[in-house]
Amino acid sequence: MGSVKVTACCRQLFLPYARALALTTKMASGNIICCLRRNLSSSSRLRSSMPAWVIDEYGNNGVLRFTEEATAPSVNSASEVLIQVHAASLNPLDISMRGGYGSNLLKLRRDPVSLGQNGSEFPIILGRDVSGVVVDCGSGVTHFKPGDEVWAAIPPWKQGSLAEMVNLTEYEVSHKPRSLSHMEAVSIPYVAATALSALVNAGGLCRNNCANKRVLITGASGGVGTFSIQLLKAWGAHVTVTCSHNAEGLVRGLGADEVVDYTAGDVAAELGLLEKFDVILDNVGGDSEQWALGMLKSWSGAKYVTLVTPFLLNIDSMGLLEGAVHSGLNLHQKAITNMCKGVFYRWGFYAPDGPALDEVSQLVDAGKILPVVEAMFPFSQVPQAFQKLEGGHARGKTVVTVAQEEEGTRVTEEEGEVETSDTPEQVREEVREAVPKR
Ligand SMILES: NC(=O)C1=CN([C@@H]2O[C@H](COP(=O)(O)OP(=O)(O)OC[C@H]3O[C@@H](n4cnc5c(N)ncnc54)[C@H](OP(=O)(O)O)[C@@H]3O)[C@@H](O)[C@H]2O)C=CC1
Repeated sequence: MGSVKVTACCRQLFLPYARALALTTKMASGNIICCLRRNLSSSSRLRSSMPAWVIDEYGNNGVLRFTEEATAPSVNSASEVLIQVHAASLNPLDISMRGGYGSNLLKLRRDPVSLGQNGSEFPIILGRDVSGVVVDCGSGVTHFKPGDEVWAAIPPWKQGSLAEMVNLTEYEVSHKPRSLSHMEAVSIPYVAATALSALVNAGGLCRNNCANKRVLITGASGGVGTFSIQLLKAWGAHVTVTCSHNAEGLVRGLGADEVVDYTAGDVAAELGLLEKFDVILDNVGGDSEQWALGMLKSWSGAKYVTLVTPFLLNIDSMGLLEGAVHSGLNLHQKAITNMCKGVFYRWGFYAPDGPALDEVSQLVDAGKILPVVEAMFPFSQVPQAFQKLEGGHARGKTVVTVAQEEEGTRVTEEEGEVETSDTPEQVREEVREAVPKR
């Protein structure tokens, strides 16, 4: 599938979301800074500073600060790959990390070289997804070379992609799907790494054992959900999802077999009418944990995997040791209780995995997984992108253009307006059509 086809297909599939795109990209126009549109020359590669959005303390959107003087990363070990960021995307984790979530544990895992004089983790660069181009490699790097187009999910203890450059190890990086632009590709790595970790490592699923499996995904209209539906359908599973009524078209378009609108009534009662499930991926947590476990097939190895865990919150509030012990006991107790009922209870976590992204890249290029981009922002409007994400009700991903213009996609600096290879009038017509008629 060529990139034009993907773009056209996405536009058709996600036309209803063009309205959100139009609204968000009009926000707070042209107020600050420049957009990064420059080719990286060998001299800039050696610069010690770079443009980036940083935080110097934890808090709300007000702590986001643009600087031209962020410390530029460089290759410091044999396995490292230096990437020029073309596009970044945001995840709920970015909102949480901006507020200090996970800081106790993440600080311990940060590279000591990146810590400040008094051991401070600031300034921190957020952004967990990158799509870009390799500009330098360590002597031991075998799979990548300067000029390669790559994508990656960035571990939360590393400096993120809301910057001109990012430094990762070879094992965290993968070649970007050829059929996608950077803006499209960047919507996938972090949610893919999370979904793969949850479904494969915790859920026991893989491409060879899904044919007769029934899987339930809660919160299916967001980043992790929209990716998971497509992955599971590519692997041959039967997929049931929960989402709001206005996301039904999206999730069905991605392949969901059965859709339950959680806003329409008693979601547990509705799901209880269906055949039981082999695996549940819970993207919602809270109440859903109470009823979801009862939806699993008993004594058949069925697994409930939740992505909403108290692990980092416990460490934040209780400290490292007590928080870890408390979390371990909590998980153990739930696992034992549910094992007695014949089902497995698991916590799912994001895990960095470049090779796993290689498989995703193949599925994307085979046309089996589409990027789901709800909103695009220029680099000058990172705070607005955070604002959009914080508003909730995600329908796929919010992405940020960091560097060069994309073929067929252009973000104008002055108005924060997104254009595509269509004429502006064609784009406006699509948006007009997508706005519900009163
Ligand atoms: N443990 C880990 O390592 C990771 C954990 N996560 C967590 O997983 C969760 C999902 O992540 P992500 O997909 O990126 O989040 P998003 O914000 O992209 O999506 C959440 C989706 O859930 C929908 N939703 C909200 N409430 C309900 C409900 N009661 N029933 C069904 N759908 C609902 C929202 O739409 P609407 O409100 O309109 O219905 C939205 O579409 C988040 O809590 C995130 O923090 C994510 C990645 C890694």
